[in-house]
Amino acid sequence: SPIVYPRADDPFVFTNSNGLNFTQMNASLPNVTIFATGGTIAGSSSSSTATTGYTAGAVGILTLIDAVPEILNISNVAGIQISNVGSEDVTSALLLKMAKQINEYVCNDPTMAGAVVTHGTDVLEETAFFLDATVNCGKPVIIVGAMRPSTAISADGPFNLLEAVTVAASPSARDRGAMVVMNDRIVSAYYVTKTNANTMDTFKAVEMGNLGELISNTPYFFYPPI
Ligand SMILES: NC(=O)C[C@H](N)C(=O)O
Repeated sequence: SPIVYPRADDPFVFTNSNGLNFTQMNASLPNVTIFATGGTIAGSSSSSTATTGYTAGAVGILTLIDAVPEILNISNVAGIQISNVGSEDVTSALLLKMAKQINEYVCNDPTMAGAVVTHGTDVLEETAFFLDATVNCGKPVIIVGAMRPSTAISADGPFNLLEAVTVAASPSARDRGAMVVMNDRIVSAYYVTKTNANTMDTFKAVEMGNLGELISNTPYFFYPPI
């Protein structure tokens, strides 16, 4: 069964048939599950200007979700904490766990629209490629990270997470395989690569281009699904 972190002060309002807890269940919104693995998006530093030397994977899934209440206007979200590590510590066992749980809790659940995986960026493209190959349904699987830790000024994680959930909940994102959503760009997991170790504008499909982009948190795809 999934590891679902309970919150002591604010009880979940809905538990689905797989045991996933939701902080809201608005029947007119789609449902998305966020699988948190760690990385800089969950990173923490004692300095608000530090974008290196911080601790990756320090903040839990509920803190990430709580930082972006706008998510709940887009989707009902459940959170599963797969791990909380820097992506250099993502193992084959963790990859298999992600793929199995996405197949079980998202693909096999007709009430679930899509999946978001929060991940460190160093091996994000490898995990995205793996999930593209091993998740067996047309529902969007969105891999997202951040280049600045959650404690930094202008941390990119919260907006990236909002955009990732928005794409995961979007019918126009179906049947496109896994995708990386960061910095307003929607990039195919098959072609994406990290092009810069430090800047926020780093995930690109250099030869193939982006599948789409987000403007004011609305996804626009350049091409129909193949
Ligand atoms: N930006 C990041 O997430 C880098 C971090 N070292 C990681 O891959 O977990």
